[in-house]
Amino acid sequence: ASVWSTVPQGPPDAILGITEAFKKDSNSEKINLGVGAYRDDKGKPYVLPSVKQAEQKVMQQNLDKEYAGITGVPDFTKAAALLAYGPDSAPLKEGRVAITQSISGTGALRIGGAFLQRFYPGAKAIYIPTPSWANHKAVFLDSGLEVKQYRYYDKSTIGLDFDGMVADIKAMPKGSIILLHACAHNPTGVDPTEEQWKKISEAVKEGDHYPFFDMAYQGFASGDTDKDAFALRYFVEQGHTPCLAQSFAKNMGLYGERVGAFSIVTATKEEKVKVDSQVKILVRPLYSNPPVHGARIASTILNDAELNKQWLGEVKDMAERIIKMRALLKENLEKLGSKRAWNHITDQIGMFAYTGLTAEQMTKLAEEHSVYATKDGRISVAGITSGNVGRLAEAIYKITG
Ligand SMILES: Cc1[nH+]cc(COP(=O)(O)O)c(CN[C@@H](CCC(=O)O)C(=O)O)c1O
Repeated sequence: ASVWSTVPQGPPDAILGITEAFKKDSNSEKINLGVGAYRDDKGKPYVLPSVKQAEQKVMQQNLDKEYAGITGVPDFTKAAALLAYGPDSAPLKEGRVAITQSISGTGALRIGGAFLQRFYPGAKAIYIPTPSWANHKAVFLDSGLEVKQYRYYDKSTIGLDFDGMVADIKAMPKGSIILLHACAHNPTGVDPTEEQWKKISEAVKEGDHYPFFDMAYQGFASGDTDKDAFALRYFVEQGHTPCLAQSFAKNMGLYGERVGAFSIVTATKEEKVKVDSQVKILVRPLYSNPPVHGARIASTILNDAELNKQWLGEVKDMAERIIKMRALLKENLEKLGSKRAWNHITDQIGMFAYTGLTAEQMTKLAEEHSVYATKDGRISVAGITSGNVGRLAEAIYKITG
C-alpha cells in the first residue's frame, strides 16, 4: 500500500469551508455571511486608505528584506502593546510586558497555548466559553492543553448567561486558565457589560485563575479602541497578570498579511527578561521569525500621529456600517411581518450576529436562498449591504416566519 494510504478524509473547515461552498454557487444574488471579514456596502473586500498610504510610505523607504528578530518588528510590537494596554498601563510603564509579533491572532493564541503548556505552574487545561471561535479548541489541543468549557451564551435570551458564567468560574479548580474574548465575542456578538466585567474579574481573582485574553477586534466592536480594551485594562488595573493574543486582521484589514502579537504581563522586569528568553526559544523552531511587510504597515499606522488618527476614523466607519446593517436587517424583518423578536440582532456587537437559527435552517438558507453562513446560526454582519439586506430578510422570514 502507498505510504499515505491510511490518511483519512477530513471534514471542510467549519468557517473557511463556507466560502468554498459560496464560490461554487452560480446564483448571481448569492450572499456570503460566512467568514468574518469586512466588506464594504458593495460587498467588496476593503483595503483601508490608511493602510494603502502606510504601505506607500514603507515602499518609499526602500527597506531591505533581512530577517526580523525572533520576536518581530520592534516598532510594531511596542506600538501594539501600547494600543492594547493603553498609555496609563503600569506594567507597560514599568517594562513588565513581554511581547512578540505573531502570525496574526491564530499564531498569538498558539504561542500562548504552547507557552502555557510548557511553563504554567497549574493544571495544563484551558477553559473556553460555550460557544467560542470554532478554531480555539483545535489551537489549544494542538498546543498540548486540555480544553474545558464554561457557560457563556444563554439560548433562551440569546444573551449572556452571566450567572452561569460566574458560577462556572467559581467552580473551576483553583488557578485554572480561562480564555476571555476581550470584545466582540465570536460567534455570539454578546459581550459582558462593564459592570459584569468587574464581577467576572472578582470571580477570576477569587479563584486565583489565570486570564488569557483574545482581542481580535479592538476598535471593531464599538468603533473606539480604548472602549474595546476596557476588560483587558480593567483586569490589569485589578492586578491580574494576563496574557493577550492580538490580531490586526480585522481592525486594519490586514487579513492575509497575518499581523498579530502575543504578550504576557509579568511581575517584574527580571521576570519579563526570562519570559522573553523562553518565548524566543519556543518561537524559533516554530517559524523562526515572522513576516515583516504587514508589521511594517501596522507599525507605520500606529506610530504616525496623522495616519493613526485617520485609521481610527476608518475603524469607526467600519464599525458604524456594521451597526447600521444590524438595524436595517431587524427593520426589514419587522416590515415583512415577522412574529419573532429580533432585538438580539441590534443588541449584539462586533462582526457577528448570532441569529438563533438552527443548523437545519442555516442549511435551508444556503440550499434554497443562496445565503451562506456557519451552521451555528452565526452571520457575519459585514457581508450585509443595503443592496442585499432586503433579500436576506425575505430569505430568513420565509424560513423562520
Ligand atoms: C476570536 C478570534 N480570535 C482569533 C481569530 C484569528 O484571526 P487571525 O488574526 O486571522 O488569525 C479570529 C478570526 N475569526 C474569523 C476569521 C476567519 C477565521 O476563522 O480564521 C471568523 O471567525 O470568521 C477570531 O474571531
